[in-house]
Formats: sequence, C-alpha cells, structure tokens
Amino acid sequence: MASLSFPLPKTSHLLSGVQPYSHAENCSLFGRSILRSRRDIGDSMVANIATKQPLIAPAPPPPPLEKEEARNNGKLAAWTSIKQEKWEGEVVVEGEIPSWLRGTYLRNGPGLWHIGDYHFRHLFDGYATLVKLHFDGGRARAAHRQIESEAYKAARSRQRISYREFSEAPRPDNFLAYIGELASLFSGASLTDNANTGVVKLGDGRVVCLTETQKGSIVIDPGSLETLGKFEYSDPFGGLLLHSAHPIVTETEFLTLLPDLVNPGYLAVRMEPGTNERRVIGRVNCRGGPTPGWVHSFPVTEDYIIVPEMPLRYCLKNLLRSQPTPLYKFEWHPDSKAFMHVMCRVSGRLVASVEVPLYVTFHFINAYEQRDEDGRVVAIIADCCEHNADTSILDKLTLQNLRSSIGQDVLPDARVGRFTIPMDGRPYGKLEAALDPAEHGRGMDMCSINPLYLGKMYRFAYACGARRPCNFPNTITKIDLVEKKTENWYAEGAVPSEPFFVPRPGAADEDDGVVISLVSDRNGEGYAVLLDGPTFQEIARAKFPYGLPYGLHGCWIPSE
Ligand SMILES: CC(=O)/C=C/C=C(C)/C=C/C1=C(C)CCCC1(C)C
Ligand SMILES: CC(/C=C/C=O)=C\C=C\C=O
Ligand SMILES: [Fe+2]
Repeated sequence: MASLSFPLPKTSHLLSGVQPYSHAENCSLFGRSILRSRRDIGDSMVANIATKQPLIAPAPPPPPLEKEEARNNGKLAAWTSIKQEKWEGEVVVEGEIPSWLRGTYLRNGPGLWHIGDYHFRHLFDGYATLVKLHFDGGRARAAHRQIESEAYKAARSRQRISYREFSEAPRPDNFLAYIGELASLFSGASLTDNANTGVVKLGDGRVVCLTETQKGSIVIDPGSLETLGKFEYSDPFGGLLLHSAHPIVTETEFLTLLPDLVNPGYLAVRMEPGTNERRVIGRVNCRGGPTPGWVHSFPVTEDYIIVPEMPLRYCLKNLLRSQPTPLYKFEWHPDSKAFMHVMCRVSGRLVASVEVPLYVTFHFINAYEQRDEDGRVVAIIADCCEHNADTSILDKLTLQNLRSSIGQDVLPDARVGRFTIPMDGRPYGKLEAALDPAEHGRGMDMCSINPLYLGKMYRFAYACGARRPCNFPNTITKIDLVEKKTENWYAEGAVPSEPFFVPRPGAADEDDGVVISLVSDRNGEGYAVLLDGPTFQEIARAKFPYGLPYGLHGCWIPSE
C-alpha cells in the first residue's frame, strides 16, 4: 500500500502557501520509502524475546489493499489510509459557495487503517482523522490532522496496537499477561481512547471528538485541529466506561446515555455548558437480555429522552477476546426481545416502555411527540436508519469486504425505520418503513436533519442511500418523509460521507440551507460537495489536493 505516492507534489499548484507537512517521527506511518521495515525495527519490537510469540495478532491474510489496488488501479480513496499526519491549504472551488455560508465544517472518522505493516480489519478500527473546511466569502480553506489519542501515539511509537480498538486487541503474551489484561479491561485502562466517530461543539465553545469509550473524549482546537487534551469528566460515571457515540448537543446542554454492563440498564445524564460534570436525569433497567443493547445513538423529543434497548447487546465474553468474533463485541439476542423506553427529560421518570419488533440500527434520525386535539401526547414517533433486524451490516464494514466487493451488489437492505410508541400504557409499539425503501435503493445510513428541528415534527432527512449495484451507500439523498419521495446526488464510483445540513440563517423553510458531504472519489481524489437544500442541485465543489479516506460524522461551527 505504501507504494502509492502522495499526490501533493503533483498538484502543488492547488496549494496556497501552506506546504504539506512531514515529520521524521511521524513518517514511519506514512509511506514505505521512509518506513522502517519490521527487519529494521528489529525482532525486539515485534516479538516477545522469551517466547518468540508475536505481540500483536497476526496481520489478516494477504494485505487487502494491495489486492484491491490491482483491481481498482489503486485509485478509490475511501478505504485508503490518509498518508500524512496533517495538511492545510486553500482548496479550489468550482461553482458558487453561498456568501451566507461562513463557518467551519469539521468531520471526524477512522482515516488511518494500518500501523507499519499491520493492517486493521474493520472500518471502525482506524485511527481518527479530522478533516476541516472553513468557508468565508465564497472561498474555502481545508485541513486535516490526526487526533493524538494515547492509543494512536502508542501505536505510532511502538509500531503495534496497544489498546483495545473496536475489533482488535493487543494479544497478551502469556497467561499472566492475559490476567493483567482482564484487570485492565475492567478498570478501562486497556480500552482505546481513539476518538474516531464524531465531533461536537459544546455550548461553551469547546470542541470534543468522541468514540464509544468515555476516555475517548478528546478536546481539539477547531482552528489548528491540534489535540488539546483529554476531556476529563469530573463526575463519578467514568467507571461505566462506555457511552453513546452520539450525544445530543445543543447550545444549552449535552445529553447522553451510559450503558451499565454490570446491572443491565442505562443512565441518562446531562452536562451544562462550562462544566465537565454530568448529572443523572434518570435510569432505565433493561427488560431483556444479560446486558444492555448497543446504544450507538438515541433520539430525543422536546420533552422526552428515548432509550432504545436493541437485541444486539454488548457481550462481556466477546469484550475479553482479542480476536474478532462474528459480531465483534456484541451478540444478537432475538429471544431477549427489543424495547423502546421513554423518559421525561425533566423528572427522569419512565413514562412509557414498550416492546417493539426486533431491529438493528446505528443511527436514530429524529423523534417527536404526536398530540391529540387537546394537546395530550398520544405517541412518540422515532425514526432511524434500520437494517431490517439484520446484523450482517457489521461484517460488511470490514475493510477487506469494502475493498474487494466494489461494484458488487452486496450492501444489505436498510430502510427508514419509524417507531410509533404509544403513550397510553399499551405494551407494544410499531416499527414500519417510513417510505418505500426502493426510493433510496434499499440501502441507507449516515443521516442528518435541520438541527433546528431536533425533537420536533420534521419533514426532511438527509442520508446516504444506494444506487445499486453497490457494496456501500453511494448516493446523497434528501428524504421527504411527508411526500415519501427522495432526491439523489450520485457520481459513479464515488463514496460520499454523511450529508450534513447547515440551515441558512433566518430561513423560514426546513430545507432552506446547504448540504455538505466529503466525497472519496474513484480516481483517488477527494472533494467536498455542496448541494442546495431546496433544489438538491450541486452548487459547488471544493477539491482537496489528495484523496480523502471515508469519514463518519461532522459538526458545524458558525463564524462569529
Ligand atoms: C465508528 C463507530 O461507529 C463505532 C465505533 C465503536 C467503537 C470504537 C467501540 C468500541 C468498543 C470498545 C473499544 C470496547 C468496548 C466495546 C466497544 C463499545 C465496542
Ligand atoms: C458507516 C456506518 C456506521 C457508522 C457509525 O458511526 C454504517 C453504514 C451502514 C451502511 O449501510
Ligand atoms: Fe455513528
């Protein structure tokens, strides 16, 4: 893989002033020409001298990217690691960026999937790469930078993984080390802080990158993208180790769910701007299963927090394994059933808890209250990207699959799953497709809405849909949940990331704004695409001078 050369020098005419960064210490991760080979490093770095056992799990069979390079002329940027620690420069804009769009779009994601010659297996394992686009006066400046988590720094200096990532774990050398690993797992010491999933701006202006481990909450400078340090929670809930990767963040609060793996349940907590202390709103005990369901995200309405209890549950046994299992750190428990709980945001009281059909989701889209003519709440509507209760999507996100099945129609079906949760004490809720899934090519995920409609009745969602055949969502799709229709942006072979909606200041209509998505192109290139909210036509493209690896979630920081 490292034989790919970094494209910057060829396109240096695109750069204004700021030159590509390279750093002797960091170079070891990026590029074989300057990479110390295993032989150079010496056996002591890669093997236990006494046992001659490798300290890291053996690399997966054959280096997948090299195979893929041959098939794809080495060009698709999406599943190819970023090649430099950081870069910053002006990007060439085609089309017109609206003059009202003033601010910074940040996107986080797992952009580096190898350490030396060791290749990660799963998309979610990669070390975090932050990408930034700053818009002002119709121009755009871009940057990217690796987040300096402890996990990444240790991997960089030791040339092997040292913390438990999503699917990978350092392999203990011997039985004693294994016992130590167990202890450090329970204390959280061995869990990763690789904050590769999302990035949020708190009400007090601090910008925090997140993953599902609480220790992986890292404060960054949105200007320089520099890692400022760990976000230290000053409350006692760190012992629960995990949290939702997607807190609900507004100008006035930060809400999240903490799964309790020991006494199966969830704590709903709230943190105010300017503090690091989360306070308990309430607790929900699980109704099924040995452990809580995976809670990657959750929705809220104006008055309620919706706590999902998915039958895809954390698995303590799998947490201890160093080799990936079919469902990684999770287990599918259809017999444990699926539930949706509704908690009052103010009192923390559980006001509804219903059994629902089995489901699998990473991402809730939005939720709102349905009222009768007297204003009483009769039901909660909660929408999500639902994978037809099929867990196979997790394994479809291995890098080997993503790299080797390009063009094949192997993306499992998904839909906009709409829960209806009755609020009158009835025990069952409904789950149905909110629109015909054929409208979005029977695949969809990575959603956003107009943030001003958070928790309120809404009409439009933006997501990546599917134009088949495909192995990964490949369209940017505007979903009209009232007309039950979609509009799509598509570029052959390109992989767009989460479409992020920025409302136009002062707008009256829900879709009045722009949608930003960073695209990893089949020609090895990367660009940001801007779509006009109402017409969904492309209005501008800002081209990076290098390919962008796929990324996950973003946020918007308006200019003062
Ligand atoms: C990127 C994404 O969508 C999900 C990332 C999830 C991660 C990194 C989860 C990590 C975990 C551990 C490091 C150990 C504990 C379990 C689990 C939450 C899966
Ligand atoms: C990339 C992804 C989930 C990311 C989590 O943050 C899901 C993709 C699903 C494909 O349909
Ligand atoms: Fe996510």
